[in-house]
Amino acid sequence: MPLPAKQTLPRNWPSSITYTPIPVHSPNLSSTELRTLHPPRSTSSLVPALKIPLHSPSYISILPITTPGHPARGQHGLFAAEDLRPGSHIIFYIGFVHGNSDKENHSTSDYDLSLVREAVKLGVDGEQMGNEARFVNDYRGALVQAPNAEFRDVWAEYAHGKETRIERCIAIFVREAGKSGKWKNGIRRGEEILVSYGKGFWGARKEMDEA
Ligand SMILES: C[S@@+](CC[C@H](N)C(=O)[O-])C[C@H]1O[C@@H](n2cnc3c(N)ncnc32)[C@H](O)[C@@H]1O
Repeated sequence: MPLPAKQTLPRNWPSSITYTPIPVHSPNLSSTELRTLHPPRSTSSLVPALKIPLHSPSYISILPITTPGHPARGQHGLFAAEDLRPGSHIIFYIGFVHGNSDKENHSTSDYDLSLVREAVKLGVDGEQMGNEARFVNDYRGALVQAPNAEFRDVWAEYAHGKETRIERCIAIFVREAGKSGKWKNGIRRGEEILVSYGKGFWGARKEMDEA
């Protein structure tokens, strides 16, 4: 998928990875998998979908992790370049959308998220292609007590050539303020955006390390 005209790569984007602002579908997705990805035609106009922008958001940055003791030191992370309000949408997790016939190719990727976890299973892998979201780190061991952001399942709308697609997507949101208001400050400019990958990710990682 070529970059739209005027699209410039985000700062610190690695030259070996393809930047794409919108999802790239595997050519091997079956018709059932494609149906699962999109809302039924009859209801698609009723689905409240968030628009995927074609430009890079200016309120986040990809930065090298230099903090001593940070477990991802030497790698990169995603940081707030402005204050981000509690509960606000940060970015979609964009990548290569794949299904059952491609799953072996993505089983060892550290950038692969589960997009649909029903009878039909789909994943979105940011290892080889994606946007800034592929740089979000997990909060564990990152010198904080808890994540300040979270993954959510959403409907997303974007232009693909002449068609408008509405499909399932994963997006990163700032954590809600909470009843006690503990997270009322949202994410401050300069802070790293940290999610929880979930115990499943780290469990699988441990098994691989021990194998
Ligand atoms: C989705 S990538 C995140 C971006 C990655 N730091 C980079 O620069 O490409 C996931 C990888 O980041 C690293 N990582 C993220 N959070 C971590 C954490 N809390 N502890 C250790 N490694 C982490 C691990 O190597 C993991 O496989």
